[in-house]
Amino acid sequence: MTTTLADWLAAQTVDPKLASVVATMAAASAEIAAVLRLAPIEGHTGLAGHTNVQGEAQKALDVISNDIVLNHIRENVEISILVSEELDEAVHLENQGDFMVATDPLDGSSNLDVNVTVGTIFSVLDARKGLLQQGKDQLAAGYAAYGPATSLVLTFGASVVVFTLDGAGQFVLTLDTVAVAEASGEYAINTARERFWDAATKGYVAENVAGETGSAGKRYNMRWVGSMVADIHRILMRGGIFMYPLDSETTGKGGRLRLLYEANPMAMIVEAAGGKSTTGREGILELVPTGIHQRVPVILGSAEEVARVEGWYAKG
Ligand SMILES: O=P(O)(O)OC[C@H]1O[C@](O)(COP(=O)(O)O)[C@@H](O)[C@@H]1O
Ligand SMILES: [Mg+2]
Ligand SMILES: [Mg+2]
Repeated sequence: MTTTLADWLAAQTVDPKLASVVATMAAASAEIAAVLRLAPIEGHTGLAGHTNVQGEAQKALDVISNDIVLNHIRENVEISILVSEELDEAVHLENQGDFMVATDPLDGSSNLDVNVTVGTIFSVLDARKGLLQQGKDQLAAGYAAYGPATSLVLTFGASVVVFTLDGAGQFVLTLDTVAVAEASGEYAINTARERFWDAATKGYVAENVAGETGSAGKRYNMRWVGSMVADIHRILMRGGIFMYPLDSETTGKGGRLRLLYEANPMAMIVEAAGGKSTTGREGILELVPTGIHQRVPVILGSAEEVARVEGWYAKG
């Protein structure tokens, strides 16, 4: 018997209003998946012609995905605030609802032109507590990965589940307990940035490269998709570690990835699945945000690997 997202949400012991916010983000993701599938035929490719608040060139599909999310959110009276990578300011909706959504509507958009997996990431918070909340206060988090199949990964904090989009546009439960492997021999980092790395990152990666001939004592493999969603999905399915640490080039900005709609939701998901997350020096979910587009260092995945990186940071 198949379990649809609607069936599953109805069976959860969570506030039905919160469940409806998650259902709204799932519906937006299904629509984005449909647009992405036909984008090269419909001509939705290339740049939108403007930059977002972070100075990044927006792709046409970044803007389209953001509009799809905004339209769905406007339809749900439970949501009163939207924070998006693609919007300079938080949007305060006319709705009086108790929930806020923070989203990266299209993650990994530089991969669009080469037909490689991209995604939508979202975090759900209590709107009454303000815009700048710690990740540990998230009420739910999820992402959609638009790959060979469209996967929807969700957590309310206790466990992580995976749905797959079927031909009729419905999400069907395909994995009801995700557990991040405690140990792994796979790591993900952009090694082209090596000359900017700090001593901890250099030390950890050098051990991995040395494999069974070095102090790690086992062989490692490296994978870097360049879409955080795709890299994290691989780690949820078969273990590993994802790193976008602070380096000498990103220090002034605080890091590369954004706290509210990339680091926090992914950290909540990875931790709910038994993994760990850190900046190297503190837990991501403990950080107190200072701005809605704040950037932070991100290290998360299999507990043993994250602990090894923390060990390197503790040395200096
Ligand atoms: O281009 P780099 O430095 O490898 O960075 C890749 C990272 O940047 C991102 O693409 C940032 O996300 P956006 O595409 O939403 O801006 C992540 O998905 C990915 O992990
Ligand atoms: Mg992103
Ligand atoms: Mg994005």
